[in-house]
Amino acid sequence: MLTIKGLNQFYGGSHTLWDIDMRIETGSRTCLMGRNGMGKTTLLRCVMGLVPAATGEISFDGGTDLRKLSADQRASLGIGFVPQGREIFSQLSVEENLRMGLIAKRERPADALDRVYATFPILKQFLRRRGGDLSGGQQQQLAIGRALLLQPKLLILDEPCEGIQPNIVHEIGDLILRLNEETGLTVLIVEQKLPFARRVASDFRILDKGRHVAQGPIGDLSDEMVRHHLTV
Ligand SMILES: Nc1ncnc2c1ncn2[C@@H]1O[C@H](COP(=O)(O)OP(=O)(O)OP(=O)(O)O)[C@@H](O)[C@H]1O
Repeated sequence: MLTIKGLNQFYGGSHTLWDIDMRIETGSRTCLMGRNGMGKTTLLRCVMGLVPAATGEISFDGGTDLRKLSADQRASLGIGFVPQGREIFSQLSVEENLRMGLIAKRERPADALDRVYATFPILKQFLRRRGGDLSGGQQQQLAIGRALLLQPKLLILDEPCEGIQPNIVHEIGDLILRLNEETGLTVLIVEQKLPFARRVASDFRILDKGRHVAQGPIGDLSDEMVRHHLTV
């Protein structure tokens, strides 16, 4: 689904990602792991075209070279992105926030919106409420709903469980499992919580100091890897 080869990224003179080679398999639920500051968000932002990569290739869904495309074109191609911190518009209503996700969509908005309301009934209930007045969990559902509007083939989520109550974290996990099972959606998720990763992910990838150091099926994530690369 997604193949990254030889990717390097710099913030000014600071070399952040080093020679990243990584494949995300179609239909997988892959958890990108690593301690704080290891480059997980930066890698996702390179994939989305939100920060430039200095070198390397990023190919999507049978070979389209993403690096030639703008961030909007990457989204239209079938990559949904739920950024860290959710980035919803706090002054806009739930409905307006969702409609922002529909710009450039050819399908009738009502159809796309109805699908999202079926997945997240709470959003339909709170259509007129301002985004900023929603709870953290509701905002996260809004951010995921907005990303799902374009019916992506790949959904990328950056720490969706940060600052959210445990019952909603569980619901988000259930949602990822359900979407993956029912629609075959490929999911790439940055998540630091090990129990969540073990429950929801099928595969893991680990970044350590900007390098891709370990990968495999989630069942192969050993205590030694956790101790070496993940525990603080
Ligand atoms: N806009 C930026 N300008 C300069 N340096 C940055 C910028 N964003 C991130 N960095 C630095 O790049 C490195 C990787 O950060 P990144 O946010 O990608 O890591 P992360 O693994 O996602 O961490 P976290 O779990 O804390 O979000 C860190 O050293 C960080 O301080």
